[in-house]
Amino acid sequence: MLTWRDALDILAVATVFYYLYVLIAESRALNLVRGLLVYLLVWFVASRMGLNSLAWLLGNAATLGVFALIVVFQPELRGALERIGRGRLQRQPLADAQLNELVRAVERLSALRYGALIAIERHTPLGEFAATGENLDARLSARLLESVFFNKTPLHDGGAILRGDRVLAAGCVFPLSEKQEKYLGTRHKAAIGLSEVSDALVIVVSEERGTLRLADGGRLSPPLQPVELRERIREGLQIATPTLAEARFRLWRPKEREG
Ligand SMILES: Nc1ncnc2c1ncn2[C@@H]1O[C@H](COP(=O)(O)OP(=O)(O)OP(=O)(O)O)[C@@H](O)[C@H]1O
Repeated sequence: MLTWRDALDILAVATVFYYLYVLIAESRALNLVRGLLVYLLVWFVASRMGLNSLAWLLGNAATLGVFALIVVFQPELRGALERIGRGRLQRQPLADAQLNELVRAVERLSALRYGALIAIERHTPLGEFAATGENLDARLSARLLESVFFNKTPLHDGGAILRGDRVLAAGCVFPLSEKQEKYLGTRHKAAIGLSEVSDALVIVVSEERGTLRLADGGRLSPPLQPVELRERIREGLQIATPTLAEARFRLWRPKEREG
């Protein structure tokens, strides 16, 4: 018979699993867990089919692997444990109106020759990179992004991270790509670098040339016009194209949107 102790036990185990999920989902470790599940599946199938050598190899590698993982992911484990108790951040997907705000901001930054680096999170959580900067968690707006990258503010150095319709953090350090691209400095290398280790779309505004480029999957686009940039992001995030009526409505009321 189910006693109150059993119920408490089940609840406690469920809570532990929930926080374990939060801990994993907030970092890049999610991809690793998927890989581990495939590993365990192959191991299980190999043992069941009597493939003794393969099962022996995988079994022994797993013992070593557990220790290696703890060492390699030690900073992430620490960061994730610190986040326990704060709960998950609420996020709404980036809608067309916010995409316009984003493009308007980078257009102005490029005209003013202010360098900028903006990562748009997709499936790979960017929490660990956000932790290297200043936590903002503010509603995305053109003026906020322009303020962040205005070159007299302490936050303009480094990259900003967008999660859904919010600016999660600014002043973040992104990993630098090892690629030897001619004429590209560290801002562009950081954009490529982050897109190599995650599926984020990373916008770079060049301070020197005022160009707009987008890094995706480890590749940097050629300089783009704001309209092209908007379309690429819209495709990348699968944002529905506004209907003609919606687009006209926006064109008629630009002042109101700025407020
Ligand atoms: N690892 C990094 N993560 C985030 N931002 C970085 C990183 N490295 C450099 N940056 C940003 O790039 C700036 C330096 O840009 P730098 O001029 O070297 O690059 P660039 O690619 O030539 O860009 P630009 O065309 O804007 O001059 C730094 O001040 C900083 O804001």
